[in-house]
Amino acid sequence: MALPSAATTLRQSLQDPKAFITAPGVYDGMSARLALAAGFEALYMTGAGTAASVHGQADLAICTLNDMRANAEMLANLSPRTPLIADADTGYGGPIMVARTTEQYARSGVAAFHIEDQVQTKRCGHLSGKQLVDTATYVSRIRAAVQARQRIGSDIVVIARTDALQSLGYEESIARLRAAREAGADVGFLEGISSREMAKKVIDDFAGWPLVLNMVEHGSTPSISSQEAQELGFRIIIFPFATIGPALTAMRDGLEKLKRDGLPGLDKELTPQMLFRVCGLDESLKVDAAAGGVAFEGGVDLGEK
Ligand SMILES: C[C@](O)(C(=O)O)[C@H](CC(=O)O)C(=O)O
Repeated sequence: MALPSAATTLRQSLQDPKAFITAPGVYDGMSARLALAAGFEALYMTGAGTAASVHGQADLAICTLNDMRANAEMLANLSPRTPLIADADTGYGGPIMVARTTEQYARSGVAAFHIEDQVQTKRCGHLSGKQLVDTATYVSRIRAAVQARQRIGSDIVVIARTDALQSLGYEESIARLRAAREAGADVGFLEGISSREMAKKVIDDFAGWPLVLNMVEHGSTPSISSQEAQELGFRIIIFPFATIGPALTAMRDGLEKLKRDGLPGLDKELTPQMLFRVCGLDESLKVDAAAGGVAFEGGVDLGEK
């Protein structure tokens, strides 16, 4: 019997009120490999991290559907049974494009994705000056996603995000999320929750509807741990900068050291083999041997120097 897809697994766990999903942000293959090795049972593809790592650009609507789909497909398929929750920004156009986004994400193995109510020229939710589309346009995005997933018979989970808090306030944001829920969204996402009181209130206001907490440290939201988010009643927590944050500072420090000393001076454990083992070296060698390949019979480890 075929195993359930990651989307089906995620959808089922959302039906169990005791299940809680912690998804560290990943942005490239190595960060995803490390998150899987650390034992996380779900991953989050950060759009900000994708823009930064794929294009060296800020989170300003620079990534296209093709950029995002390609990254999501690679990430989702490193461990196809592990749900990948992926950023889908505004859905990349009107209802027709949102439907294409939904279909392409579903066929790429993505388990869940979020669509928001910013204008196409969006920005990171933790920057000021965000502009919004009206509620009818937002709801048509959500409806397009829900109808597309139903048309192709996919369990992909549709997460409705609103960025309305910053300019329109709490009540209007809640009204937008209610409208998205009525349009069939599976999960709600109030971007930029600005206090613990607000976190508690949104849980009360949507009792029974799963909500995601976006934990961007040093952004608009106070630091709330995974345990605390679960106690508050959230069902999913994402940490968009969990890997790109440490990567940035470690790379910067390493480069400063190289510039200063003329040698990277890496930790002893950091051999080429170690790097490749993080990225599936041993599994690849098994695939080769199982098919009768002989190229790697002797392994790839160098002798003692
Ligand atoms: C969640 C988010 O969409 C992301 O791209 O990871 C960003 C995170 C960030 O840039 O702070 C967002 O919150 O808009």
